[in-house]
Amino acid sequence: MPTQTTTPIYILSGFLGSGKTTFLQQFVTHWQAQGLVPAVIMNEIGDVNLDGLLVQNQVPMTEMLSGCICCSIRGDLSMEIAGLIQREAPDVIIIEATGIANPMEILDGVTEAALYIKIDLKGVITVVDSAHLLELYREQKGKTFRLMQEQIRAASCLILNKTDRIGDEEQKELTDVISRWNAYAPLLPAVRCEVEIPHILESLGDKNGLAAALREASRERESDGHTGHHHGHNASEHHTHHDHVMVYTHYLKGPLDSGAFEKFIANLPREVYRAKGVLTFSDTASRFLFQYAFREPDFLRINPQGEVPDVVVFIGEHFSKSAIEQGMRALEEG
Ligand SMILES: Nc1nc2c(ncn2[C@@H]2O[C@H](COP(=O)(O)OP(=O)(O)OP(=O)(O)O)[C@@H](O)[C@H]2O)c(=O)[nH]1
Repeated sequence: MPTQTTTPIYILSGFLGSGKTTFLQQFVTHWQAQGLVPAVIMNEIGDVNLDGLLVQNQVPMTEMLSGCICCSIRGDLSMEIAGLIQREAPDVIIIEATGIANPMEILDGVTEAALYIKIDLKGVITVVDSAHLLELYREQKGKTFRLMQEQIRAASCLILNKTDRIGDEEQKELTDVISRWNAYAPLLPAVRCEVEIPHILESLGDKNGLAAALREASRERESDGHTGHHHGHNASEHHTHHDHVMVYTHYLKGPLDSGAFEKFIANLPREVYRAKGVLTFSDTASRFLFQYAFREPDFLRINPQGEVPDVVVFIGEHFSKSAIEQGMRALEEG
C-alpha cells in the first residue's frame, strides 16, 4: 500500500534559469531507466507552466503556479505532496522550486508533510549558473546575490553548471568561493547539467549534506528567535525576500517575425533576467520554446500536445512592464 512505503523526496533549487529543468529531465530519465516511477512537483511564479512542456507526458506532475512555494503558497506544498503520493504512489518525488525560492522555507514545507505522510527527504540539489554567479560575486551586492548564496548554503549537493560560459581560472575561483560558503556539499562542474547521477545519489546517501542543510536551517531559526515561519518582522534580516521580483505575461495575438523578436530580446533591459515562452514565427514553419537566461537566448523546436497558447513570460526586478508590453505590441503589428 502506498501509505506503508516511504517516498524519497529530492528538492531541486537554483536561481532562475540556472538549469534546474535541464537537470530534472536527466533525473527523471535516470529513475525511469530503472523501472521506477518518478513524480514531479513544479512551481512557477508565472501563471503558465512552460517547463512542464520539457518533461515527458507519462510523468505524474503537479503544478503550483502563480506563487513561490517558499512563501505565498508554501502551506499548499505539504498537501500537494500528500495528494501526489495518494493518487500516483510514485517511487520518488522531485520538487522543482521556482528560481527565487529560499530552500530553507521549502525544507519547512516538506517537513510539515512528514508529520502525516511517510516521506524521506533525501536532500537539496542546487544548480548554480557559473557565469551569473561570477558576475554577481564580483559586484558583491544585491538581493539576487544573497539569494544565490542562500541556495548554495542550503545544498546537500551542488552542480556548478554552465562552465562553458566561464574560463578555467574563473571556474577555480568560483569553486573556492562556493566551498567557503558550503564546505559539506560536493560540487560537480557541468555543462547542461551533465553529471554522473549515481555520484549525486551517493553523495546524498551519506546524509552529510542534508545534515549541513538542516544545521543551517536550525541556526537561522535560532537567530530568527522563532521556529517555523520566517515572516516575522526580523526575518528579513536573515532571509532574502523577493517581493521585488516582477512577472509580466504577454499572450500573443499571432506569429512574430523571428529576426525582429531576436533583436527585441537582445535589447531587453538588464533588469529582465529571465524570460521564456512558446512562439510561432511568421518566417519559419515550426513552433518554438523560447528561453532567455542571464542574457543568453535559446530556441528549441517543439510540437506541444494539446492547447498551448503563444505566450512569453518576462521575469525580473523593477522593470517597466508597459515598456515590454509596448515592444511586444509593436512586434505583433509587424
Ligand atoms: N550555455 C549554457 N546554457 C545552458 C546550460 N544548461 C542549461 N542552459 C540553458 O539555460 C536556459 C535555462 O535552463 P533551465 O533548465 O530551463 O533553467 P531553470 O533553472 O529550470 O529555469 P527556471 O525554471 O526559470 O528557474 C535554457 O535555455 C538552457 O538551454 C549550460 O551548461 N550552458
